[in-house]
Amino acid sequence: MIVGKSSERVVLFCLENHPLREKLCDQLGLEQGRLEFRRFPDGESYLRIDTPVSGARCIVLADLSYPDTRYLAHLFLFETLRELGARSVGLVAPYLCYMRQDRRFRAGEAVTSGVFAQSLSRHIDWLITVDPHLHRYHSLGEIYSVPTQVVQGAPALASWLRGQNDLLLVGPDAESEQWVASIAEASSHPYVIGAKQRLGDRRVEVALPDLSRYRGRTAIIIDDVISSGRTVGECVKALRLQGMEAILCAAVHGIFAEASDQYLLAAGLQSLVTTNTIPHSTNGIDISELLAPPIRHFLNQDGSKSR
Ligand SMILES: O=P(O)(O)OC[C@H]1O[C@H](OP(=O)(O)OP(=O)(O)O)[C@H](O)[C@@H]1O
Repeated sequence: MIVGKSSERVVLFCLENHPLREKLCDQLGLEQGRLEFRRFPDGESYLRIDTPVSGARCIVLADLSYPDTRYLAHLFLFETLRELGARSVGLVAPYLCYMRQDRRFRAGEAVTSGVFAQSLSRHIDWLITVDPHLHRYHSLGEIYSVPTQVVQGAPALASWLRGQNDLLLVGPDAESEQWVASIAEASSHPYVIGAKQRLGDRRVEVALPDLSRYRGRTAIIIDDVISSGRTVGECVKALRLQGMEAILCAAVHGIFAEASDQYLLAAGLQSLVTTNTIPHSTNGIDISELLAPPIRHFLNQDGSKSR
């Protein structure tokens, strides 16, 4: 075993198949936990843990996209591991949900990011995630009360882009500039940043600067998350208006709500690649090697918090 003391078992559990499960177990020498998970006809969860966990450190690898259908089942998993004697329960949530409603934009709104973080913090010992949507928060520590580590997806995107020729990186909005710039620098491609206005859940407007000097290049839109696909879709429209013909997109988290990947391909996007934070057919960039060091960090800390 690569992590922890040799006598300690470290067991990784996953409620559903996840492309990172085997990779993380192989890279870190973790034991794969067995469990039975299904839904009763009324949608309630049935869960049975089939691997002894008494005294073991447990890691849960969770896909938390569409959280309203998945979160409760994960709470049952965290608490059952604990009841069965797990020494600690850490969470690897490559995509961290409920990060976008980070303030009360209109009087009376629920600040769901804070409520969700408080709830999750009560059930886990530590949290690792990839590029959480930190816009108005500066760090996860503002809302999470357990130790957290954030992995940047940018190096994985940059190495995927390195070696490709005549690209122009396109960030949809000012918030994307910091990391689009770092990917551009690491992969030696030029970049531009658009100005985005969000008008509703499925309504955004994106304006791009003059691109005439980049004509002939392949534009690649870079974003942290694709949900309704409207942000990327509006970028595609703005690029086409300026005569850009080859248009691709690379994103860290592909949620693709309401089959928006199909909408984007129909809108003129030629290809779409995402990292494997959320299982999807577009997963073409593996981030397991970026997740392994922070997992090792928590396991080597010998830091099971007694709750
Ligand atoms: O696929 P979509 O439905 O368009 O959603 C994805 C977009 O939404 C997010 O930003 P958002 O507009 O929420 O900006 P924010 O940082 O102000 O929350 C995110 O950074 C993407 O650009």
